[in-house]
Amino acid sequence: MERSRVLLEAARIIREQREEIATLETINNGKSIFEARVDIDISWQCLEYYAGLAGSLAGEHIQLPGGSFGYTRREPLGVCAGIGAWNYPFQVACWKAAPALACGNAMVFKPSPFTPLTVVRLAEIFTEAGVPKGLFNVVQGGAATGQFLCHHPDVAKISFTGSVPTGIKIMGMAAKGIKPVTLELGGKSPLIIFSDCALENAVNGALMANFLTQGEVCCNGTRVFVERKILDVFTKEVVKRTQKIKIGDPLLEDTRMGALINRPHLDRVQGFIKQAKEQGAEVLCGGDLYVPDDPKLKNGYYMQPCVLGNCTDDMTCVKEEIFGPVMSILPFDTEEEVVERANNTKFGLAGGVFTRDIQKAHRVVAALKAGMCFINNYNISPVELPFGGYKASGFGRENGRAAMEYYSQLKTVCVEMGDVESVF
Ligand SMILES: NC(=O)C1=CN([C@@H]2O[C@H](COP(=O)(O)OP(=O)(O)OC[C@H]3O[C@@H](n4cnc5c(N)ncnc54)[C@H](O)[C@@H]3O)[C@@H](O)[C@H]2O)C=CC1
Ligand SMILES: C[N+](C)(C)CCCC(=O)O
Repeated sequence: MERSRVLLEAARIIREQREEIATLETINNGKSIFEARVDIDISWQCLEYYAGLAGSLAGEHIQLPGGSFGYTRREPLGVCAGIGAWNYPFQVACWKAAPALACGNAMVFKPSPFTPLTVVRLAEIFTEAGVPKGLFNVVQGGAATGQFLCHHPDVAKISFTGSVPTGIKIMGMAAKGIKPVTLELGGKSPLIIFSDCALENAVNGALMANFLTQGEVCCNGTRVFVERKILDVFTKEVVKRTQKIKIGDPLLEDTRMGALINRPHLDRVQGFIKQAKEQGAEVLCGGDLYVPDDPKLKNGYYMQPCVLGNCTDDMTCVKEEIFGPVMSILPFDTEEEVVERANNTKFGLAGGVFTRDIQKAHRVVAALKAGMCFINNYNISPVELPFGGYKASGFGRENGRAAMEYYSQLKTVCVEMGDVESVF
């Protein structure tokens, strides 16, 4: 309950400073202030949720013959290292810190060097809220600092959010020290739109699935499978809505898409679009750089959100994670076919389905090989629900009760109430 009170106080301070932290996050990452506010709300909700769970940590009591019994204790792991990506800097830190601290661990968190700012604010807030000195620490740096943390003998667990290639390295380093890892890696998630969907919701869902945070979202539903019967009407509507997305200064109230993280990443995303065209995809809208009128923004890393038509499953834009505002539309004819194609990927982070047929909805998500599935919505993040991947998208879960498992270990105590019956 003491941990709970401290986490609740930290959540209260975050709520109180919402506007200031959201502004800092916008400067940190380039996402719109409108979205940054949502991120900050999800962050304090996460702290409140684990504050609620902190007091519920408990083991089991198990009866054994002759009055003997056993019990289990849920104990902390020790010092946990958190390594974050740059797309949701404050939120990722909260998703890791809240369950770690609720379970009684310490945490050393390393943000991405591209977004060093807001997690420092989080550390200050924790201190202000009463987290003991040294319990939550931030170290800045890149790959070398991350490696140092992973190899450090005093680090008991590593929770990593980032790319698959780095995830492989993290797991290798953890293996050397037999340390448990949580890996939240990339994705190329399917979003399946059946012709019996509520069209406006499906269009909104496709935009939510592709264009939050300039498309730099791991669980994005970037392979949008559309039943052929509604392909034209759906595509027309999606393109119309995509063209209306207000791009520009992320600190302006009405902006809905800010700047990508940096120049090399922008170039990489542009490279995917160029390659898509060469492979026969059709740019239905966007894809070009965007130069705002405001002269002070003319060197910003802006681009127009892009919808690709005429896509096939073998194209690079359909197979690889782009991590930018690029949606690929793929027609399909039958449920069986679309499930097979949806699962035909090395990733397994998320998936979504839009249909009014409830049996079909549940049948399809049951068949999807992905950790986080949505029915008739996409990319919302209630902290009560566990989040994490299948296959190359990683393992372990963040959020929900499940995360408590990943920040604690179970001790079993066996208690003898009789005499020792020795075999010797
Ligand atoms: N599943 C999920 O929850 C999420 C996954 N991602 C994935 O992250 C990627 C984009 O993020 P990036 O920051 O570019 O990923 P990244 O893998 O390059 O870096 C992630 C973090 O790892 C650190 N790092 C890099 N090399 C390291 C090493 N050898 N040892 C230890 N630490 C190291 C970086 O400094 C950074 O803090 C995308 O692939 C995306 O899908 C991003 C956000 C959420
Ligand atoms: C908040 N949400 C669901 C849009 C994305 C969370 C996962 C990530 O860090 O990319």
